[in-house]
Amino acid sequence: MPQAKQTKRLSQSFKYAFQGIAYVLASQRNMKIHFAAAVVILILSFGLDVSASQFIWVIFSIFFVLCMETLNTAIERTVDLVTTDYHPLAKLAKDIAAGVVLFATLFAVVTGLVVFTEPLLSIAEIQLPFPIEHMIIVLILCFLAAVFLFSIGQGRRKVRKAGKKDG
Ligand SMILES: Nc1ncnc2c1ncn2[C@@H]1O[C@H](COP(=O)(O)OP(=O)(O)OP(=O)(O)O)[C@@H](O)[C@H]1O
Repeated sequence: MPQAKQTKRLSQSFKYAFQGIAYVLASQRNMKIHFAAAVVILILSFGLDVSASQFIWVIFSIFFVLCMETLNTAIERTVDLVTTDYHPLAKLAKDIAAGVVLFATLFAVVTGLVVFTEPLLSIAEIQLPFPIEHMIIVLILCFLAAVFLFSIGQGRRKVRKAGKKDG
């Protein structure tokens, strides 16, 4: 393939990717929040004593959340292509896609806590009476427990509904 044609194809695919990202940013409130949070976190990283490896994790979590939100929107639009009417499977697909973003966001929050808590507290001359890792373990356990209890609640609701239908 001629070089000029190859370069044009490459620039076209960048253009389409930018169009996709611009659509997500323009249409999704959550993406705007993720963008704003990313800017604040990057500025914060500038002013605080953050090591190179910690910084890589911060960058990773920023892009992880942005990727998942973009993927979530692609799934939402694909579901809309299949049906815009109410359908339990459409609901399930969109809810699960939203769950992916929630997982990614939790990861980013945990990363932020690990990296920024100590430098921020040391500026304020505050010392935690417990290691930050303990707080994070409790936070993740609470999240897992909440998901577990919610899924039990959902299961019970389904059984009750099925019982009503049968009786
Ligand atoms: N076609 C559908 N059938 C059943 N439930 C749906 C459908 N579309 C959306 N929902 C429910 O509404 C929730 C919110 O959907 P949401 O508004 O985020 O999707 P959307 O309207 O397609 O996306 P956007 O935020 O871009 O407007 C979904 O998680 C799902 O529970």
